[in-house]
Amino acid sequence: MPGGGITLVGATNVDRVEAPVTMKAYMMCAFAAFGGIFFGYDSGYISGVMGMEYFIHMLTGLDPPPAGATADQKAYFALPSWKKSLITSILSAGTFFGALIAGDLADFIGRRITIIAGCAIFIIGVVLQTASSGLGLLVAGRLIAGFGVGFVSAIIILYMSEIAPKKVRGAIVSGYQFCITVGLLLASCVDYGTQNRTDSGSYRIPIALQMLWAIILAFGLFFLPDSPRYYVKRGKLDQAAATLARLRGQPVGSEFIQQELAEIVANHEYELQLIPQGSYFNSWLNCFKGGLRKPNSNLRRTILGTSLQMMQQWTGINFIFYFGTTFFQELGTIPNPFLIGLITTLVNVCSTPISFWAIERIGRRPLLIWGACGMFVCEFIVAIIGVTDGSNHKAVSAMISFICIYIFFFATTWGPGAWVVIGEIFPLPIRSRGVGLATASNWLWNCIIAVITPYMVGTDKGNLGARVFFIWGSLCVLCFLYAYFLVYETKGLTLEQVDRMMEETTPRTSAGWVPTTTFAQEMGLTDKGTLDPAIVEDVERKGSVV
Ligand SMILES: OC[C@H]1O[C@](O)(CO)[C@@H](O)[C@@H]1O
Repeated sequence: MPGGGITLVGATNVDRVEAPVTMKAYMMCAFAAFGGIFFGYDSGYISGVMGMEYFIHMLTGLDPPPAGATADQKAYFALPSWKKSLITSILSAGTFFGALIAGDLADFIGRRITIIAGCAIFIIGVVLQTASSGLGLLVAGRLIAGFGVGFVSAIIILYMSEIAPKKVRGAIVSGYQFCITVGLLLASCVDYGTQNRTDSGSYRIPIALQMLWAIILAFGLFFLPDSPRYYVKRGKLDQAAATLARLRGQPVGSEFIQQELAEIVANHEYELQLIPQGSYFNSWLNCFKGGLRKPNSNLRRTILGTSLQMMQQWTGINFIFYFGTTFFQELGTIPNPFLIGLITTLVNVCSTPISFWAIERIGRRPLLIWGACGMFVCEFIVAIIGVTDGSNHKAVSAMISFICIYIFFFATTWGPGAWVVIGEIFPLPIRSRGVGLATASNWLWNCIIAVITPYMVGTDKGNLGARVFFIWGSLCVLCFLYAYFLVYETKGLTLEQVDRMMEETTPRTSAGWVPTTTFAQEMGLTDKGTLDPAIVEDVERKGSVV
């Protein structure tokens, strides 16, 4: 019988009642979002460090220009492009591979322990970077730290999507994006605070501080349960029941817990029937099976997840966060380009929480569709102003205003939306790898954009200047079409119902979909039942409930 050892259950009831979300349960699910700080801080601090005098001197042997130096002398005192590119992109290389293998580990040792392992690897990388006084150790440290960030960034999405109650899952996963934005802000503030130091503390302090985020996350996770879906995958139903009970703040024998668990088990069994796991290699191949014609095939979902994350980067957001300051410096009319950098980062932080509400009330699909529209309109306006009147002070102020509105649209829609959707669209047998692949795609495109945009935009290179916003705007038009034609509405459904919904609808009809039957019913299971009383008793005896 499906679920070995469990007597199934009202999985089954399409209208089963969800456990009420207690504050404690909410906090437990939301805590992991803290890991987003790694992502943001790591992406953010390095550009400031690469402009610091002590750091440039250390890696080039050049002496800082004297007071009153000419513009040429100042420009000469900088890291060569290849070093900048290597230092920046090596982290993404590590994160890319980290995210790819993290999924496997998460199925094997659990979601929680994989994140804790990611924190430990990250700390090793940070220690090496902090101790470095040359390029070799610094690059090695960033590669290792990146590997750890890859683990953390992929598995946190998986973990949060799997433990959160369906009603608040979107809001909780959006909390991860919020923490990314806070990380970016913290990085700017710390860089700002240490930039004028004339000793190695200027770069060592921002680098070493990151250990704090890893320690807090790893420490907190020690006290949290793993994902019940992980235990179901491993066939450990007693532990699945116990963790679900803790997460929902309900007794293990309650109907809430029994029914929710039964739904997870039934769905897992159903998915395994479709595509059995087989050997290790075969189980990886499962992510690409099912062909392109079947709307909910694993291949289609893998393409959807990876391309959604690619599109999130194609919106051009990191052009603003990585190169915004230099872009405004080159326009020449802004007295304090660093301040503009700070303003854009603040708009990002302050706008993202709106998505906590919007993603549950308005839904994922409309948010992505309208967010893309808002972004392309703003980007075309910025491009037009920049091309026609880019040297006029008022025009530049208008450009900055539209860039801030663009960031508002990103932060409330595509920023969190892409993470929420990738956590929801994969069936359990391939979920960890699917989320890992999608996260790796985000990092890959993050890296590609970081490497190529300076060549496209710079005055000595492609010289696109403000015209680059025509490119970002056009890519946002693609994002709009993509969301309209390919993204399903997953709001308010359990992860198991998402599976069913993708089988029965198309993206455009998905919003009105209501579950009428469940996998468990189809598998001939009754719609009323209970957990094996022996399991309930055992779990209660161990005292691991609530
Ligand atoms: O908030 C902006 C940040 O969000 C991300 O797109 C990740 O979701 C990062 O690549 C970017 O720096």
